[in-house]
Amino acid sequence: MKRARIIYNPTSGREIFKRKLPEVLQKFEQAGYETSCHATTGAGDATIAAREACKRKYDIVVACGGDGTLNEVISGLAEQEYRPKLGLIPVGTTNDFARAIGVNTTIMDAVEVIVNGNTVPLDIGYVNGKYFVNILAAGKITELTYEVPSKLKTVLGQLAYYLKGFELLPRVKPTYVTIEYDGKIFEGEIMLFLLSNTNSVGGFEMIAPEASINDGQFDLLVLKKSNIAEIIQVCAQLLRGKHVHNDQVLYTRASHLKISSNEKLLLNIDGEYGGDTPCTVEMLYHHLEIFVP
Ligand SMILES: Nc1ncnc2c1ncn2[C@@H]1O[C@H](COP(=O)(O)OP(=O)(O)OP(=O)(O)O)[C@@H](O)[C@H]1O
Repeated sequence: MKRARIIYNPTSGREIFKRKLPEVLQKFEQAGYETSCHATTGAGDATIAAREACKRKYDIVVACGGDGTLNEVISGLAEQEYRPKLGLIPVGTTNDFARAIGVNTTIMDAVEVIVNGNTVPLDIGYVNGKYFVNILAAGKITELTYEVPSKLKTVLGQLAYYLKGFELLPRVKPTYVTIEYDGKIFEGEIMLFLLSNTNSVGGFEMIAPEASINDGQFDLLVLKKSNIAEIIQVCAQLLRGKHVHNDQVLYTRASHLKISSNEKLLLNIDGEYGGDTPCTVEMLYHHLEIFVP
């Protein structure tokens, strides 16, 4: 019998998963999976649980939570020689990655995708000893996301990020960076850089319109030094993917990068703080296998 391990964060999003758990288990059992669960207890626990699931040779590991939980799970899988297939049940606040692969659905629809059994390869990023599946970003604008308190996120969801962003925008200052990417170089003052493995970032689906989870490349987006009016113009263009033609924006693709800055920038790895610049980024091509519709 096939075996599935569900790793879920009981505090994710609006805390709705626990009530659905019996139904989820039943669905997996009906599909022929002997299924067990692990409820995470705090930061890093999903990584330990995923590593353990590799050692215990589960056929599939299901990450159930937001982008933070997914990141912890892939971090646990990534370094193991035997890596179970990865399923995703999105119950977080933003669920960017789930949206990118088309499983930003109800819990039961996400389970349906997994039991249907269709998988594709998944590239992941490796930066300064950490893994990412969706984005690596830095720049004073991205640092705003750390200021959204968890309580506010639970009550307001995604809206909390935007409200906080607008409140803090006038404080954002540019930073001088050097970005080496696949033998080329960019130097200059920037508001943010963003390396994306998917086309879904912060709830926007057109930020990196050409990104794909298994093409062996990240989409690199740099917002050069800009005033508030220019930032607002780029944001407006973001909704339609038109920002990639804006002179304030560098948009290209790369798989190996080195980024340094004249002052320390906080790295945002899949939506959470993950160390500081400088950083070296590598692409791990087709490293995992993920269930998709
Ligand atoms: N039992 C727990 N109590 C508190 N925090 C936890 C617990 N288990 C895991 N965590 C932490 O919560 C972090 C965020 O969780 P997660 O990403 O699942 O949900 P979210 O914050 O609601 O969604 P999103 O990341 O999409 O905004 C995880 O990275 C993890 O470190």
